[in-house]
Amino acid sequence: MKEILAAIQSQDATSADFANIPLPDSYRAITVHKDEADMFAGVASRDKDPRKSLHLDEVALPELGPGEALVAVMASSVNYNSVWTSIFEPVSTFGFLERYGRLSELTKRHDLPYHIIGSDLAGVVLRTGPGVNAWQPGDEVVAHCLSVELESSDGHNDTMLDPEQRIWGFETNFGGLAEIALVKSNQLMPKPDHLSWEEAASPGLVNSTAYRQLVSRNGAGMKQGDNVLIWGASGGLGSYATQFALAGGANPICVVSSPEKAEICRSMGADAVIDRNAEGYKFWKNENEQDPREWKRFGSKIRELTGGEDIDIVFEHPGRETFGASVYVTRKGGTITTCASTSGYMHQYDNRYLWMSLKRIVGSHFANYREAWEANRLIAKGKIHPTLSKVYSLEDTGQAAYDVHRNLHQGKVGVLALAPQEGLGVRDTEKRAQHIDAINRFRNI
Ligand SMILES: C/C=C/C(=O)SCCNC(=O)CCNC(=O)[C@H](O)C(C)(C)COP(=O)(O)OP(=O)(O)OC[C@H]1O[C@@H](n2cnc3c(N)ncnc32)[C@H](O)[C@@H]1OP(=O)(O)O
Ligand SMILES: NC(=O)C1=CN([C@@H]2O[C@H](COP(=O)(O)OP(=O)(O)OC[C@H]3O[C@@H](n4cnc5c(N)ncnc54)[C@H](OP(=O)(O)O)[C@@H]3O)[C@@H](O)[C@H]2O)C=CC1
Repeated sequence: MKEILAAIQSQDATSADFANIPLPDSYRAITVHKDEADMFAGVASRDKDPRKSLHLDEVALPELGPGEALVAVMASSVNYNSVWTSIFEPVSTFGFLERYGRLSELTKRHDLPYHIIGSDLAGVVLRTGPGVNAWQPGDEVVAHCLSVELESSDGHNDTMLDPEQRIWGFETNFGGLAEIALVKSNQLMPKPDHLSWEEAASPGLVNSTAYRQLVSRNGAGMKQGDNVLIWGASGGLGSYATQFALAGGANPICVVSSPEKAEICRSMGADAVIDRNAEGYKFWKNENEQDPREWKRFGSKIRELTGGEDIDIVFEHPGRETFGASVYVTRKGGTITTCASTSGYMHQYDNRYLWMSLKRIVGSHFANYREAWEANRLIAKGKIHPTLSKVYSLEDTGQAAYDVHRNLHQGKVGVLALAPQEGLGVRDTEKRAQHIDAINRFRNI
């Protein structure tokens, strides 16, 4: 591993040099263990502690198959899907690995008693499998997390519709929170050259998801002037949705839960910000019943901020807690686009407000190959920026996931894998200098 790191840091190692470095038999990786899947039985979701379930293990290097690549991971990031894996909710991810393992001889490799998690990476290609021509050992890359087989025509127009669509490092093994990762080569994209390893590793999953959900015609198809209600606007998804709204000439109405988070949204350029804590909204009267008067109070606040206009697009992900309010505050003909249900997946809303006002609910999930590529291109061009706030070592991934689970973080939380320190990997210092304030906006707050 030392030789790999030395070659990456030397910057003059050739593709042939990388191809000649012997690969180790094993490497360090963040895992959950199959025999611990019931460890939190009876514990409330909030109290399930990722620090107890996430392990740093020495794991065997997987065999490299056709169309695949082994990547030396310099940095990764924590996504909420790793929080779900670590608390074994809503289902244990070992069920996904078992199902994938039944697909073919090659996918059997994924069905192991441990799950190497993580759905983002920035690093360097070490080896490519048969049939890979576009990428070479030594290429500096990021990887998106869409894994598809593409054997069915269902996914040929939109790769997210492939019946064997999986999220790498969540529904497959050998993820990015590790020193080495196994990906399909078509997950690879060029690393934005003005960013450090940990900055480049942080947008991938959430940036691509926000792009499809908000901008793409497969999602809400946002246009100039749209009023976009963004829940968790300084969080992982929300910090990118806010940037897309601003860059696309829309009008973000940012919802956050503290004055510090409100300030971050303002510093990104958003004028309309709602602190849901300060306003004290209680959309639910009790466990079964919502309070439409609170939806109305929320809608009145939005009208106050927009000069009387209602919401064209709601960027939804909190789910049960907010969904009724989201449907209510959407204008006639507007769209509620949802990609998650952090607070609970059994939603309740008043359907009269949906059908009588011709609103639409659009389900969205990650991004297809092309959308992921376009989202990464916007990062590379310095039009959208990483929202990295804090960086942990691989050893401290449990704490990093705990922070995200308990909503103690801002933007994105990074993890160093092979990178010995922060700030390495920047290749275009001039472009970086142009965007340095935006790149650092979320740091250390
Ligand atoms: C990029 C980052 C993303 C995120 O962070 S997203 C947040 C994290 N992700 C999650 O929380 C999602 C976790 N996943 C799940 O909870 C489950 O994964 C799903 C609920 C999504 C799916 O449940 P399941 O049981 O795995 O799949 P089924 O499709 O319901 O299949 C079960 C059986 O039911 C059959 N079935 C499916 N649809 C129908 C139908 N319409 N009519 C009759 N049967 C149906 C199937 O075939 C199969 O059957 P057979 O067990 O025999 O194979
Ligand atoms: N389907 C897909 O492709 C994807 C789905 N996801 C899912 O989306 C969800 C959010 O992910 P991500 O943005 O990375 O997570 P983060 O935790 O980084 O951000 C979510 C933000 O939502 C806000 N929030 C949390 N709970 C509530 C609530 N009950 N009511 C209102 N606001 C709330 C918080 O902001 P504040 O406290 O400031 O209001 C929080 O910062 C997760 O469930 C994740 O699994 C994520 C990426 C892709």
